[in-house]
Amino acid sequence: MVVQARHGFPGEPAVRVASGGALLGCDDGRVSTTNVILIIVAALVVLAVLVGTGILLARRRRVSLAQQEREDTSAGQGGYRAGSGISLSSGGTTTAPEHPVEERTETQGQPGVGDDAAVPRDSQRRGMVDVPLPSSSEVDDTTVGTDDDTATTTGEPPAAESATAPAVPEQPLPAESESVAETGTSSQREEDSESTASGGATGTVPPETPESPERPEDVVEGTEAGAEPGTAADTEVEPIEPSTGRLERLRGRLSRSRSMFGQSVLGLLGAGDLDEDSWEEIEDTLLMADLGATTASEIIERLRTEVAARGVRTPEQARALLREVLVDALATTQSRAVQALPHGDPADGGKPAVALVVGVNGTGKTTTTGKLARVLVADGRTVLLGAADTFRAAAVEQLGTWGERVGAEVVRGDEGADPASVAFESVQRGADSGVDAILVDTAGRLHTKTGLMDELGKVKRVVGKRAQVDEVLLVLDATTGQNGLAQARVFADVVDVTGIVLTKLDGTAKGGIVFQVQRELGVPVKLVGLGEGADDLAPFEPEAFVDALLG
Ligand SMILES: Nc1nc2c(ncn2[C@@H]2O[C@H](COP(=O)(O)OP(=O)(O)OP(=O)(O)O)[C@@H](O)[C@H]2O)c(=O)[nH]1
Repeated sequence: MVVQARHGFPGEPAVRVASGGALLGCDDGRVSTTNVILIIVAALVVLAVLVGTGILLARRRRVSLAQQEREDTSAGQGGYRAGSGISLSSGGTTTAPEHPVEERTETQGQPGVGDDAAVPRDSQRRGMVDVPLPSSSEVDDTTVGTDDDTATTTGEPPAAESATAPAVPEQPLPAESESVAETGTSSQREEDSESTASGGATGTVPPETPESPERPEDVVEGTEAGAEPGTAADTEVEPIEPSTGRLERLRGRLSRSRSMFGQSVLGLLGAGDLDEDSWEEIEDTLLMADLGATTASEIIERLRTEVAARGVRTPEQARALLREVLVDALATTQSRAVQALPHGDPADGGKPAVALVVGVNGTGKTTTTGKLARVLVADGRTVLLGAADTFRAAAVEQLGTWGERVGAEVVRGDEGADPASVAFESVQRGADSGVDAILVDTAGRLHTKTGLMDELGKVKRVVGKRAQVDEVLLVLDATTGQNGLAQARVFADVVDVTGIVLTKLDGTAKGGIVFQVQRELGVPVKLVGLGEGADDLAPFEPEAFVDALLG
């Protein structure tokens, strides 16, 4: 049936309404325009209700955070804060941590990124050329170098027999292998220097040092027979900031990493609706900060679960949760104390602590060795520095300057001398003079060069003949990101790294590497370098670190 509304209002057109028989609106069987409008309005209201219900249902699967102004909750926020000083301990009988192999993405000890993806098959293994080691009843000379497959091929005599021999083995190497050994050494070294991102080019002399002495008086010729140990007793030792509390002034050094975490991640997390896109964006930000895929996805997973479970609603709650999750991700059961305290009283027969400082070129090994010496001296300890970086003469001078500044004796060898020999002599000298700690700085070496890594393994083995190596600190440059992880894997395999020093965190937004290194290697980050200043070395404390990241 068709109903016609002919006259709603004067001049209005008639409206035809299809109906099942009932008349709408008017008694005369016509529908007025007013009624039509009312019907349309009613339909719109119903539609709006339906849309609203749909949106509510969709939101049930999201977490909504009210956007509020974040309060500036503490005066100290925004910088790295560490309440305590750098903690030190005796070595004891610690063993290198087990590598959590099952968590590693790569288990062959080789890097897996970029040009460093593998050691070329045709890369030459560098032969070792030893200088004679000082004879010592505690050293089993026949084993020095003989467990090194390359050393045996050089035909070098046992160290005991060669104590008075010239630095280069008398028995000539076959022409081919000799040239291989030589060119292999220099080309590897040159390549190392060139291919390291932040290498020696960044500077070789500690800042605040007017000039490096030509030859510091307190430097000892470690490999020269009859050399007298130098003393720095008459050198004026400059004041050293005590490690306790000095970290307060390092606040703000992590500003670049903070902008990544504090602004990007927290900004997203506290901004309101967290849909799939938001979570993806947070994960991308974590990846950009170098947390690594596995760690980043684990953190996202936990955040999602906890956000829902705890009913996180405000940015403050979101911040607290993020802090907790990040701190947990940095947790380790291992001690972060630097094992640089002596075993007993050295003046009463105790033995000095021995620490090796290793890493690729330019990461900050010499600087870290010097900074650590300052921490020890400030703690009232006596220190001897071993300049086993016999490749870079400037490094020896640099360490000599550090030693001079803290009144520490420095043992050095001639340029090109066997670093293992210098390291051994350092330990010998330190034990004889009864110092508390011996810090041995080694030459920078690319982890991809097997010959150089063999050499480092030998340094540790040779030192181990004379004393227990309490600490092997791997210095990683935080600005190198993922490559630092590749380095860490190889170094950990070769010398059983016991602690990580992450330097140059002041110049990068990629502080997330710290999460990965610990997770993949099971080696704790013990110290962080936050600047070029002599006292810009801080203990790594997860809570303070995360607080600084979150701002
Ligand atoms: N900004 C900043 N610079 C640092 C830090 N640690 C070291 N450096 C600088 O990094 C540069 C290289 O430091 P070195 O200590 O010479 O590095 P190295 O590892 O001993 O170098 P090689 O002996 O050539 O392998 C120097 O200019 C240092 O001042 C740090 O924590 N922050």
